[in-house]
Amino acid sequence: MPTQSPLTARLQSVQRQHIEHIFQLGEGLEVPQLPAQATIRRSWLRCLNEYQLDPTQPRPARVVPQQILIEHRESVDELLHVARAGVEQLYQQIAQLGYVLLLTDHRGITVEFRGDPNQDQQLRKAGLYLGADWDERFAGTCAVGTCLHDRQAIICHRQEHFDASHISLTCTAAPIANPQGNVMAVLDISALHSPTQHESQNFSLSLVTLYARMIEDAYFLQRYRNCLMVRLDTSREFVHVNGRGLIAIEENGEVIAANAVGRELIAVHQRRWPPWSTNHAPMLGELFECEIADVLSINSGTDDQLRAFRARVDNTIYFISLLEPRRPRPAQQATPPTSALPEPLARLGADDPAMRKVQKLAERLRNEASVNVLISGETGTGKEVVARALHESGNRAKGPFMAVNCAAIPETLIESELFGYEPGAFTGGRSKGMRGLIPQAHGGTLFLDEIGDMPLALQTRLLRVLAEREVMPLGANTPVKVDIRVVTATHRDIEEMIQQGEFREDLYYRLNGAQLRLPALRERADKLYVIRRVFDDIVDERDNRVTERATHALPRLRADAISALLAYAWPGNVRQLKNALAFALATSESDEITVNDLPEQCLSQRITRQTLCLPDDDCAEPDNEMLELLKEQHWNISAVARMLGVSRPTVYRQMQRQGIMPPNWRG
Ligand SMILES: Nc1ncnc2c1ncn2[C@@H]1O[C@H](COP(=O)(O)OP(=O)(O)OP(=O)(O)O)[C@@H](O)[C@H]1O
Repeated sequence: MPTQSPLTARLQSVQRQHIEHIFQLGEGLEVPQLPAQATIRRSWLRCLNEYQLDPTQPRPARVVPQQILIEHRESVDELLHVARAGVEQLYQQIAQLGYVLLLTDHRGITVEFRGDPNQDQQLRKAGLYLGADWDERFAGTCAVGTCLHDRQAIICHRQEHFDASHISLTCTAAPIANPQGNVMAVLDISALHSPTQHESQNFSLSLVTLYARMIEDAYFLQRYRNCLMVRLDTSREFVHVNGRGLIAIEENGEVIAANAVGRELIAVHQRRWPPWSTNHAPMLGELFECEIADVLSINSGTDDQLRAFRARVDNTIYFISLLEPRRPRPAQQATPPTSALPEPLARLGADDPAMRKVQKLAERLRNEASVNVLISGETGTGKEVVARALHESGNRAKGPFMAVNCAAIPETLIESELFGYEPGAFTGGRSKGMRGLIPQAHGGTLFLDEIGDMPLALQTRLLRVLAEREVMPLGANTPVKVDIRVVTATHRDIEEMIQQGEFREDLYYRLNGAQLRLPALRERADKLYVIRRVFDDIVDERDNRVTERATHALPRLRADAISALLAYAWPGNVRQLKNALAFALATSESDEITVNDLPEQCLSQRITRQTLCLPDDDCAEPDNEMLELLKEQHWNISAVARMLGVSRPTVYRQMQRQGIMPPNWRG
């Protein structure tokens, strides 16, 4: 007979006692070990009597299938979109303490989840997972389910859970109500293990309640963004930063809606003055001793943009600030906010600090052709796009923009491609010779992409071109004068390459007259703008290809799709995003792109670069995956690059590193 470990034996004995306590409560017996919280006791009785759950039959966690999960997510897509920043911030605070975060819809299905990927198995088993069902009717007494039932924040600590398989968990949840006061979601933080004392979770309760309120208010602000709104607090200092009451009003002062604090204030008034019925929409002037004109002039008529008014019901002084309605944006949704930048630069981003820095510096450099610009950033972040914008916004815009990808040209050809050659300069060359790419850039911009891949010998020649502003084609006797602006790009650490003797230090300093560092897409604060921009670009490109434009309804990205796109980490940056959107547009059966149209990888949980090895990364294990993919795609490098969401040169580089040769290679 297999022997039990002492730990399993101990757990089973605790579970047996727990089940006994539930029956004791059911029979009306009072034993000291029963939970003190009345909410928990009531829930246990509901589980026994109403839901007929059998405490002797612990149930494994239920995770709903992907399709059902998508439907649940869709039903709360606006909330998911608004809640994202709050979820992220809260998780940052609790992750180190071993907690995970769940956001469920009003049916208890987990629609958003953050947890340590290293604990994936354990978390899934415990039901702390995306798609897990925490409805009290199924899971028994638990923080989410009981919070949904009682519509109030709750700690469900260890043996307060009904199901014996949950008794090592500690969970704390708070409801998120819609503007009508109905619970639409629950925010929960949970841990697999915790100290035994109930009080250890009091801080969790405060934190989760605070974030639930912030998400609720963010949702309220989003919902009524086109309305006038007053923000109120009893503290003058706090009203602008954290005014707790929010009341949306008409221009005449009629109340349209209010957040929890505002609703409570209105409810108190209604209790005091019974003639007020709930059918009667109160006026702001009935709640406070104020003229609506005084409220409407707060922003123009006061120095600190707030005014104090007395609440009629109890004479409390409230400080009130006024939020003007956000004007609906004109048709061009993707246009960035006011900016004095030239159009090509303004289009690069909307409101991201790192991108703003790039835009401002590019603005200053656009006509300074003598300053060589180096653009750095991960693969697919838009280095070529930025180089082109720099060119198009400057006084060379009418001249050529020659883009050369140093990684894509075979080493033996780089020299002749760049510098050109005279007739008969070498065997295999064209009989008339060839004008090199550098001379072709005369009067315009030469963009050298992947400069880190330039062979050392050619680096010396390039250095000479930069110094003397002339090139010597192969086989020629006289140099050709060139007037070029040089912009280079790299995703490699050139300083590291210098240390390794792979890149000339003097060339680096010459190329790096100014550096534009592009942020990764996952770090950008204007991700939504980039999504819309890229989407619009693809639609425009498609419509330019199709002649009868009028037959197309304008495609639209639905909120659930945007939500998923915002949540994904985009290791391949804007290029990968573009591929995902192009895929969705090409395969969608309607003009509304939903989350179902996106490539499956974008629906997976948020991934981090640490957990994902790009083919470009050194962490890539030498395996057959790349080879298999290449074979599957009949050695079509562009197709493989598209599938991986990386550039073609990246695929070439990776092939080189792994020693993969295409079958038709003749080198
Ligand atoms: N701001 C942007 N707006 C619209 N599309 C963009 C933007 N930035 C990048 N893209 C698109 O993303 C793709 C990748 O951009 P680009 O080639 O400039 O990236 P990169 O950083 O040079 O990539 P690599 O390092 O692989 O050379 C292109 O299809 C480009 O059109």
